[in-house]
Amino acid sequence: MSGYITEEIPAEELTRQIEQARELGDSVRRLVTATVVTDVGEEELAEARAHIDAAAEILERSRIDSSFGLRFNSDGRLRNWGNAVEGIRNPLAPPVEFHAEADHVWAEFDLGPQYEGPPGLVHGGVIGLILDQVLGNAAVNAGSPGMTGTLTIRYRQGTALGPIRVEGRLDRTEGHKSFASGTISTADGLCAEAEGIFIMPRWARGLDASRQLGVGDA
Ligand SMILES: CCCCC/C=C\C/C=C\C/C=C\C/C=C\CCCC(=O)SCCNC(=O)CCNC(=O)[C@H](O)C(C)(C)COP(=O)(O)OP(=O)(O)OC[C@H]1O[C@@H](n2cnc3c(N)ncnc32)[C@H](O)[C@@H]1OP(=O)(O)O
Repeated sequence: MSGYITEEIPAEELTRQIEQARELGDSVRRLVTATVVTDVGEEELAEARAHIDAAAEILERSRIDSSFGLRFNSDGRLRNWGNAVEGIRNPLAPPVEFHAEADHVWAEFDLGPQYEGPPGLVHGGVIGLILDQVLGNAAVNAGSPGMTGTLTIRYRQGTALGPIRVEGRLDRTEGHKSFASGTISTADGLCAEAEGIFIMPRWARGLDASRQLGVGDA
């Protein structure tokens, strides 16, 4: 399967690259938020656009031919910088930094105005995006990773934009299937809960995926 790439980068260089990737992602995330909420006039909008287009031209001078993929270093560090939830270099990602405990994974982070659905509330699809990742990571953390086969979400109340907490755990496994569940909550309490079935695809069976995937890597 393409997109799973083993790539040797010396530890020190990798640390530097991680820092740069995060800085670039953070700058563009700031820009994305500013783009949604800016209230400047026409002239400033034109000025900003010229700078943004100039920056895009610099970045486009050299690019990889595909998406970023999942890159493994021989020191065990994993890079998923393009991931829509965790990718530090992906400005669409908050990015969520997951913490792995013995029996669950969790994260706390902010969702800004770019994730709005109903006014003031997080878009339901974004809730699904995040729950998919947290449940999938719970399965990875428990050593039973898989592709999402089924994801069921109950939206209990609107999720206010701002700080949220997500949690996920693996409940059980059955053959190639991992059953996981999780929640999203805010200061208002439980907002959404999900159950998911994650399936080790045929092409990956026999590979030691659990040793190659990690929760909380760069
Ligand atoms: C270096 C190697 C690494 C390998 C890693 C491999 C996988 C891990 C991948 C990612 C994990 C990483 C991070 C996790 C974090 C986030 C999670 C987000 C993940 C995603 O964002 S992922 C994108 C959305 N996702 C898809 O794009 C899936 C498209 N789809 C398929 O790729 C296939 O459709 C697949 C693989 C689902 C099944 O295909 P298949 O051929 O492998 O499975 P098969 O037919 O053998 O069924 C085996 C048993 O699962 C049952 N079953 C089948 N399909 C089911 C379903 N949909 N729901 C419930 N149960 C189902 C059967 O009924 C049977 O059950 P039983 O054993 O009891 O008979």
